[in-house]
Amino acid sequence: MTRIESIPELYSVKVWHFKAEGNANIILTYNGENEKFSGIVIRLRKSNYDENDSNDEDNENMEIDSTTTITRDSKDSPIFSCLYIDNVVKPLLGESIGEYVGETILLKVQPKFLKELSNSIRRFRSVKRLHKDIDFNQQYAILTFDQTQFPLINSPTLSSSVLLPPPPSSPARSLSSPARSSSSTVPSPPISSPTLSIELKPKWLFLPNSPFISSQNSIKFQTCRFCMHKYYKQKDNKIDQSLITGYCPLDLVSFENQRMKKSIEELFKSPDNNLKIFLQGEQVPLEKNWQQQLSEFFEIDAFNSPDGNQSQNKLIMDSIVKLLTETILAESSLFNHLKYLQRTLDESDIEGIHKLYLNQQQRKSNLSDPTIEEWKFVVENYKQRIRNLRNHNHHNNHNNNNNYQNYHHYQNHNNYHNHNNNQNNIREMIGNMNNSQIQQRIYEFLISTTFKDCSIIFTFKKSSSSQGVVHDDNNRSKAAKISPVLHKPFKNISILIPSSSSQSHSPSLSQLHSSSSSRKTYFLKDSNSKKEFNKIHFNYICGIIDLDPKFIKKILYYHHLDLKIVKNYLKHLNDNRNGEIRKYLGYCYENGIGIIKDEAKSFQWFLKSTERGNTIEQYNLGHCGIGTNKDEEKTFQRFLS
Ligand SMILES: O=P(O)(O)O[C@@H]1[C@@H](OP(=O)(O)O)[C@H](OP(=O)(O)O)[C@H](O)[C@H](OP(=O)(O)O)[C@H]1OP(=O)(O)O
Ligand SMILES: Nc1ncnc2c1ncn2[C@@H]1O[C@H](COP(=O)(O)OP(=O)(O)OP(=O)(O)O)[C@@H](O)[C@H]1O
Repeated sequence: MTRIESIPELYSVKVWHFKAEGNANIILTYNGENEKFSGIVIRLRKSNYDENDSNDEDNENMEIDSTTTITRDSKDSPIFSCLYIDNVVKPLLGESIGEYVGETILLKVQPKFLKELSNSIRRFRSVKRLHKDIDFNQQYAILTFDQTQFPLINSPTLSSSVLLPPPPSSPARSLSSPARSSSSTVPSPPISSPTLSIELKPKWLFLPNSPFISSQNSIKFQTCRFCMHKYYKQKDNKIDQSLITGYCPLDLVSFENQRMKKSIEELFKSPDNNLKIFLQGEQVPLEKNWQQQLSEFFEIDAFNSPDGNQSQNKLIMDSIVKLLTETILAESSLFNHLKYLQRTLDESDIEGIHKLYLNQQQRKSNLSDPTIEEWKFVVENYKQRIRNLRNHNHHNNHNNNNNYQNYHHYQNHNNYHNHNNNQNNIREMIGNMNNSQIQQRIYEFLISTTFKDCSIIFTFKKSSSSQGVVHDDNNRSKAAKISPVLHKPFKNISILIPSSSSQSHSPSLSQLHSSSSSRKTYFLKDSNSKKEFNKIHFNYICGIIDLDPKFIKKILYYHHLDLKIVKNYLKHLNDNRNGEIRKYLGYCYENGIGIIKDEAKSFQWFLKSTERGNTIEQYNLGHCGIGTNKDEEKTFQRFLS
């Protein structure tokens, strides 16, 4: 439950320091002297949102829950965001992943304070974001933990930290102060060791398979939304073709080492808004030689060679890629869960949602953004549908009628999907759905949009030993929950990093040594080169941010954007006259997408596609498209061999 508070100490612009911003919110970090606020950020809603919304209710110091009356106009507000997170997002994430979402307090704010803040941070903001200012009419801002700072062992909950006076000997929750001692056997991070945070906005983690997707847009079955969108962004912003990122979200969640590595490397080459790194909570601009700032973190010394920087940069880059790959593997349940939610909440695709939306308009049905109570109902219906689907799959029962009776608001899943993709069937299917079934689909889609836009922050700190690290068969550190008394449990991970010293001299086995508290030097037994490796142990925490609700008013925009993205991508394929369009045609013939299945023609197109091509295209297709589905890949390989 989120509390609403007035905290006079926080109404001074001097205590706030600009941290970062997105399209809808600005984030400032507490920089004042009161230790009980250290490690806290304030999240301020930007303008363009219901400017006239005003609610003069005096609800200071009250508890809000889902029964609190929220006027319709105030749904796009911090107060509604908090309720949405508590009642929609967390129940869907489940208990263990829900812990990654920060606790919040609503701080009552006045326009004067917000205007002063706006002036004080203006010079730190990126020019491309300046067209939107803080919304001075918002009555609340959100206080939450800074996910780029490492919590101390037994650190208090947000409310007890902010609302209660600090205990007499309580240390600050700051990076330079000693950690609170713990009764746990787990080693705490060394006090002076730096903190590295990596923020990922992975975007869409799945390929759709909705029956509503029309044949002319069937490229969507094959190429992920992100990979098509980047070409549309390029067109819009006139970005040089070479800046188009090779990052593909499907690679990131493939959990195949090489694909993950490639996608992370690509993210670092052109991070756009999908990657940020922070050192000691300060964002590191990913400009030339940014790696140098991380040499201390990875304990990689400078080289005594003419290309010292370059070799060091490469080693640091390799280390960060390794650290991130291992952490994502350790957190595969988080990524798989996000992917599952995105996909199952968006089974209709925006093409279907748009049709359902138009249907509601035709029926003159009152389609409005749900209240919190209505959102809770949507979540329950979704969960029931998934449970039914699982039972259905479990019993392998193909009798649709058995499922039918369990569904409050839908056609059952199979019925929904087995229809041929033609307009008549789709019209009939929609015609058979009642308003609440249709609205359920639309609302689920909106929830999926929240999960497609959220970000994940990993914050790492070196640990003093490998105690508490669990190794699995692959010698990978397993996430281990440390102590139930920790407000924010941290986990452990270790990586082997080629030692910088091994570049300058030939190691011998006798040189095995322990060179610092957090690393040990190893020689890999199976290594031909007898390369020297440092094993560095890290503690890390994981946070999920930006889980705001999305609104009905955006559906037309989403549909419009989707059409533009696909059209632009198909045009791009055509214009480039590379192998990809031919491969795509081969894929269409092979699978009967938009055309009658024809294996001979499919073969011809696949063959033609190998005549010429361009690397980026081949990369995208190989990873995001045909290569994504193992069966399809096999077929494709058969054709080529
Ligand atoms: O629609 P998309 O996929 O472009 O996502 C938008 C994001 O663009 P991106 O593609 O990540 O650069 C966009 O991010 P940027 O402003 O581009 O950094 C926002 O996150 C936007 O959400 P909201 O309007 O702030 O609630 C996002 O809009 P929603 O789709 O989440 O409503
Ligand atoms: N709790 C937090 N701790 C640390 N940094 C944060 C936190 N919340 C947000 N940030 C930083 O501020 C940035 C913007 O925040 P947020 O994603 O909430 O804004 P937004 O406007 O909703 O984003 P978007 O444009 O994706 O919709 C984040 O990308 C992150 O770098």
